[in-house]
Amino acid sequence: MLLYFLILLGVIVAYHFWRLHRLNQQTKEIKGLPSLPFIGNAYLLLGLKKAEMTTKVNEIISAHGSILRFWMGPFLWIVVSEPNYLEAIMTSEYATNKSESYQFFRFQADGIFIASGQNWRRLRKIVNPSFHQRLMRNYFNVFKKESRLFISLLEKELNQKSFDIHNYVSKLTMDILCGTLMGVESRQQTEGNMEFAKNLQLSTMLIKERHYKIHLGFDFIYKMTDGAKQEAQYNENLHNYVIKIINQRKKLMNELKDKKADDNYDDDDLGRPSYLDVMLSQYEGLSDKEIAIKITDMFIAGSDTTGIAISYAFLLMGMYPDVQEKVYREVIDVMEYGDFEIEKLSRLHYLEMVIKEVLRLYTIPCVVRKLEKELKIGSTVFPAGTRALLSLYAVHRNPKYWSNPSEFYPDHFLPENVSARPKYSYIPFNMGPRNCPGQLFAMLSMKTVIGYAIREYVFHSDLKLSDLQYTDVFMLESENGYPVKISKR
Ligand code: HEM
Repeated sequence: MLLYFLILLGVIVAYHFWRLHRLNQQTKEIKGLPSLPFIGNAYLLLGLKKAEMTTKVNEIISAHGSILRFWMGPFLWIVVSEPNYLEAIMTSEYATNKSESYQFFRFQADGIFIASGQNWRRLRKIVNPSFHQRLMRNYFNVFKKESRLFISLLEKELNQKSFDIHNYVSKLTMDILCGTLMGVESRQQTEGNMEFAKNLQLSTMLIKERHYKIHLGFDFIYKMTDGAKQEAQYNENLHNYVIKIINQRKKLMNELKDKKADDNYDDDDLGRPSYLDVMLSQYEGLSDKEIAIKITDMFIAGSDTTGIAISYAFLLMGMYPDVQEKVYREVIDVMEYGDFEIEKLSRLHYLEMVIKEVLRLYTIPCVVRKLEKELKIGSTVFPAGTRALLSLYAVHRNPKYWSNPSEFYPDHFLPENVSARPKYSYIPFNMGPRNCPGQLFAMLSMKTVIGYAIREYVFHSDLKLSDLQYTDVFMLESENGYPVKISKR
C-alpha cells in the first residue's frame, strides 16, 4: 500500500516539474524574476499586510516592464501592460474566460463577473439591453433626483471639520443603482447605514487574501480558517440586503399590476421593466437567497466603482483648487443654474477630463483572463491555458504614455495628448467583448453628481496626493478615506 502511495506521489511530483519545465520553455522569451521551488515568486509577498499585497504586486509589475512571468506557487501568470499586448488579448474571442482564482468570489457573488464560456455569453446577452442608450434618459432622471438629495444632505457638514465624503457618496450610488437597474427606491441616503459597502469591503479583503496566500487557495484549508467564517457572515449580510431589494421590487410590481389595469395609469420610471425583473424571470424557481448570490455582483459593479471614483473626484478637487475652479466655471457656463439637461452633459469637457484622470489612477488595477487557445503576439507565445494578468495599473502609470504618471493631472486628456497615445494605453473600463457594459451609465451618473455638487459647494482638503495610502478592493481605494471640508459657493 505504502509503495503504491509513494509511486503515485512520485508521478504527481514528476508531472508537476515536467509541466513547470514545459511552461518555462514555451515562455522563455518572456522576462521572469528569480523564483523558488513550490512557492515561485510568492516569496516577494511574504510578511505583507493584506492591504499592502496588491499595491506590492502592482509596483513589481510597473518596475519590470511590459511583459513579465510571475509564478504564484504552481500557477504561471503572464503579466501584461503594453498596449499592443493588451489589445491583442482584450479583443481575442479566446480570451474572455476568467481565471480559476475568480471562483474565490463565488460565495460572495456567483454571476456574470466570474462567469466563463457559454454561461458568460448567455449572461452578457441578458445584461446588455439594460444598458441601452435609449434607457439613459430614464436613468438620468434618477441621477438628478438623487444628486439633488445628496447636496441637500451635505448641508449639515457646511463649515464643519473634515468628514469622509464616501459615507454620503456610497449611499447615493446605491440609491442610483436601485432606482435605475433594480426599479426600487432604496432610500439609503435618508435611512441607510452603509451596511452593503462595509460588508462588501470586509468580505472582498478576505477573498483577495486567498489570491496571495497559496495555501488559502485550497477550499478545504480555507474553510477551516476564521477568515472563511467571517467571510460567510459578511456575505450573508450582503445577500440579506439584496433579498430586501428583491422583495421590495416584487411588492411594488404586485401593486403596479392593479394600478396598470386602470385606464388612467401613467407609467413612471419604477413601473418600467428593470434589470432586476429580467433576472427574476431568468431565475424563476430559485430561492431569493440563490438569486441574491447570482445578482450581488451587479450591486457591487454598479455602486462601489462609481462611488469610489466620485469620492476621489471630490477629494482631489479639494487638493487641487485650480482644477476645481475650472470644473465649476464650466458647469456654470454649460448648465447655468437650472436643471441639468442630458444633451448638455457631453459639453462638460473639462469635468470629463477630471473623471478620466481619476479613473486613470484608481480604476480596477488588474483583471486576469485564462486563454482558451495559444495566442501569438509578435514573436511572443502565450500558451493555451495561460493566465494573462492585464495590468491596468501599470499601463496607466507608464511614463512612456503619461507626462505626469503619479500626479493628478487632468491635462493628460487634452485632445492633443489623447491622440498622441496608443488607444490601449487607457482602458479603465476594459475593451473588447468583455468590457464594462456600465461605462456610459457610469460616466453620465458621475458627471451629474459631481456637476450638481460643485455648483453648490467648494471642496477643501488638508491632505496631499503623496499622503494617500492605497488598498485594492475592487477599485484602488484610499486607506485614508476621503476626508474633505465644504463651504458654500
Ligand atoms: C467608474 C465606474 C466603473 C469602472 C471603472 C468599471 C470598470 C469595469 C472593468 C474594468 C470591468 C472588467 C472587469 C473584468 O474583466 O474583470 C467591468 C466589468 C463590469 N462592469 Fe463595470 N465599471 C464601472 C461601472 C459600472 C457600472 C455603473 C455598472 C453597472 C451599473 C457596471 C457593470 C459591470 C458589469 C456587469 C461587468 C461585468 C462584465 C462582464 O464580465 O462581461 N460597471 N467594469
